[in-house]
Amino acid sequence: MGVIRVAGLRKTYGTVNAVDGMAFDVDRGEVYGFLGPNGAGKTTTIRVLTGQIEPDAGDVSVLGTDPVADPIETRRQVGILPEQESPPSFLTPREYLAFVGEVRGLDPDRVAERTDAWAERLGFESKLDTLHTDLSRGQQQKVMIAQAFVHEPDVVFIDEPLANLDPLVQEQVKRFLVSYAADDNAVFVSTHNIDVAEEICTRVGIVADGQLVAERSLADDATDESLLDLFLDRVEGEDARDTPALEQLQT
Ligand SMILES: Nc1ncnc2c1ncn2[C@@H]1O[C@H](COP(=O)(O)OP(=O)(O)OP(=O)(O)O)[C@@H](O)[C@H]1O
Repeated sequence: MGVIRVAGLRKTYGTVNAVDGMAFDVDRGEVYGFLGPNGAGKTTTIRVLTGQIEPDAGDVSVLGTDPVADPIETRRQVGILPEQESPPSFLTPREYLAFVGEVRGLDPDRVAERTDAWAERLGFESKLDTLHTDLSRGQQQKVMIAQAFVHEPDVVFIDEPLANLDPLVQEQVKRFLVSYAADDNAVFVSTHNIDVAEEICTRVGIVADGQLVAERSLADDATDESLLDLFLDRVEGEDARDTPALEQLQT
């Protein structure tokens, strides 16, 4: 049974159908990629699944909890790395991760251990006691990655995981995400980057106009059709190669 389940999900903002009949399931052991152009409805779907907004219709469940009925329990159970979010400017990474651990009900000594382990893994040990406001964008992104995993959640939602990271750290984070999912967890990644999706995902859902328009398992080489070709076929039609949506996917 899927640890993330979505059926008939709809969400409108005024006259905009941001999510319009979205449906998919994600199992343990998967890095599931949510791939689509700007405005396709990816962030809105994640916000519903993480108990941040209420949908207009649909059934959703995360680790057996309904995020609409019980958003607090959902947020306690999952890890979230929102798009373009920064850690609080007035705290240091050590203070922030201690705070996150406390909110998640973790033992402070355990959080301190994990903080050191994450700082070492991502290379911000020397910045643990520096205010976030004095960190670079990439260093802040590393702290945001650490906060999503500090309570070792079974399901993690990540919007553009590699934003602002240097190539070396990108490789480390990609490898970590793959190994984290393989450890019987589920990693849900929203991205524009088709190469990253192809590299780390076990399965990819292509999103357009608020719907899942195609799904592809990448765990085996069952097909020769590339993800890019699938995207072009399902989302953009035959004249797609010059479209803005394709440019977004390639950036
Ligand atoms: N709070 C809001 N109020 C009004 N419209 C919104 C709001 N949030 C999103 N939308 C609209 O809903 C649609 C889907 O947006 P969403 O952010 O879910 O897309 P996305 O796939 O995450 O895009 P991107 O890749 O650019 O982050 C867009 O047309 C967007 O303008």
